Amino acid sequence: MGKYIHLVSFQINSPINHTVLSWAHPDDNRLKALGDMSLWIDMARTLERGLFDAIFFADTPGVFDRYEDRMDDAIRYGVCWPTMDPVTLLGAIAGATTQLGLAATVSTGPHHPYSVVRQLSTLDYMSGGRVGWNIVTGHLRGEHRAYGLTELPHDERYDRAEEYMEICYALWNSVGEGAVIADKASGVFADPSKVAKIAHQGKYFNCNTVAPALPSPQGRPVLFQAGSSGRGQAFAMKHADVVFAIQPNIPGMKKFMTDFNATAASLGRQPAPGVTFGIQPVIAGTEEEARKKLNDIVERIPLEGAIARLSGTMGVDFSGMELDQPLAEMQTQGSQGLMKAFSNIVGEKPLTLRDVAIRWGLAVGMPQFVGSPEQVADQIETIWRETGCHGFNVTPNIMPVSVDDFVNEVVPILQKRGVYPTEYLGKTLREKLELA
Ligand SMILES: Cc1cc2nc3c(=O)[nH]c(=O)nc-3n(C[C@H](O)[C@H](O)[C@H](O)COP(=O)(O)O)c2cc1C
Repeated sequence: MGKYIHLVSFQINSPINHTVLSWAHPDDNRLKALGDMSLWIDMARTLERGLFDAIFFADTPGVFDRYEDRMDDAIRYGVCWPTMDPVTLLGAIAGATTQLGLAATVSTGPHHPYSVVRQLSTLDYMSGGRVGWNIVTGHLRGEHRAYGLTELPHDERYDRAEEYMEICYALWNSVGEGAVIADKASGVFADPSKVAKIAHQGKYFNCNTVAPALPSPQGRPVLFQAGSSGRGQAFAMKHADVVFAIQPNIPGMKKFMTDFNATAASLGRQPAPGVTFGIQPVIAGTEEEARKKLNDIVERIPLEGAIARLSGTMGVDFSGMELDQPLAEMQTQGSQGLMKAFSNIVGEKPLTLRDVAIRWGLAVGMPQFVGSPEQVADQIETIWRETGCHGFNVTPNIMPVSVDDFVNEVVPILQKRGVYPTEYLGKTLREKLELA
C-alpha cells in the first residue's frame, strides 16, 4: 500500500472493454474509436488530466471459442472480436501524452521473448520509462488455435514463462552502465565490452544476441501479473511489481489480501507486490439514477455472448450445464484462479451459472461500484483502507462517458480527501506507482 490510491484505466482494443454489447449503447463511441486513434488519444488525455498512473490494455489475441465449440457468439456480439493489437495503439498514445503510463498485456504464448522485449523496451525507452507489461501465459484456447500452437497444461505454461523471463532479464540487463558513448567526433556509438552477450540454450527457447533497445530511465518495464492460482501466485511473487486481481466482492478482496500477504511472507517476498483490484464504477447524480443506468446495461447483455466469454476464460464449455445451478469448481486448464474465486464465493450465497455469466457479461466478474460520485469515492477509499491494496484497475462501461465522469467527478473528491495525488508522483511509471 502506498501513500496514495493508485488508479489504472482498464481497456481493450476491441468493440468493448468488459461490458458485452456496450458498443451498442447509444452514448458509446467505441465503434468510431476502433478506426480512429484520435478518439483514443482524447480519452488518454482525459486520463492524464485525472492523474491516472496508466492506461492498461487487456489482450486475448484469439477468439472466445469454447462455448459450444464455436466462435460465432463472440463474432456475432463483438465480444472482444475483432481483437486488435494494443501495443500499436499505445505507440500513438505515447506520442500524444507526456505523463500517462502505457501498459499492455502481452502473452508469452505466441511470441519469442526477444520480440516482446524489443517491442516493449522500444516503447519504454522512447516514452521516457512509462511502460508496463502485464505478463500472461495464454489461458485462452483460441489464442493457441490462432497461432497454431499446442496448448500446454496450466502449470507447464508457467514453467515455460519462467524460462521466458530469464531471457527477458538478460536482455534488459545487457546494456551496462556507461556502455553508450554516442560520440560524434570519434564515431563510437557504444563500448562492446559493456554490452553483455546472451547465449541462452533452454528447454523452450534459444537466444543468442544482445539487448535490442537501450534501457529507459526505469530500466525495464514495470511488470504486472494477474494469475491467481497457486502456481500463478508463485510466479507473481518472483516477477511482479504489481499483481492485478479480480474478486467478486469486498469479503473476497479482504481474503485475497490476507492470503496474498501470507504467501508473500512465506516465500520471502518483502515488500509484497502491490495489488490492484478490478472495479467498474457506475456513476450518476443519485444512487437511484446510477442503479437505473446499471439495469439498462445489464438488460442489453445477451446471455449467449456473456457465457461465450465466461467459457473462454474458464476454459470450460458451459453449454451443457443448468443455468440455475450453483457454479461448482471444475478442473480446468484455463483460469484456475478465477474459477476458484467465483465457485467458492466469500460472503454471499453460492452463485449460479446464470449469475456468474451476467457478472462476466458486465465486467468479467469485477464488482460494480454504483452511486453518486461521493458514494463511489467512499467505496474506493473504504476498500483501499480496509484491504491495504495498492489501488484499482478501473474499467469503464460506456466510452468515453464513464472515463469523463470518473475523472471530472470522482477524482476531485478523492483529491480533496488527501488520498489521491494532485500531481504525478514521478516521471516513470515505476515512480508514479510508488514502486521506486
Ligand atoms: C484481472 C485479470 C486480468 C487478466 N487479463 C488477461 C488478459 O488480458 N489476457 C490474458 O490472456 N489473460 C488475462 N488474465 C488471465 C491470467 O493472466 C491468467 O493467465 C489466468 O488467470 C490463468 O492463471 P491462473 O490459473 O494462475 O489464475 C487475467 C486474469 C485476471 C485475474
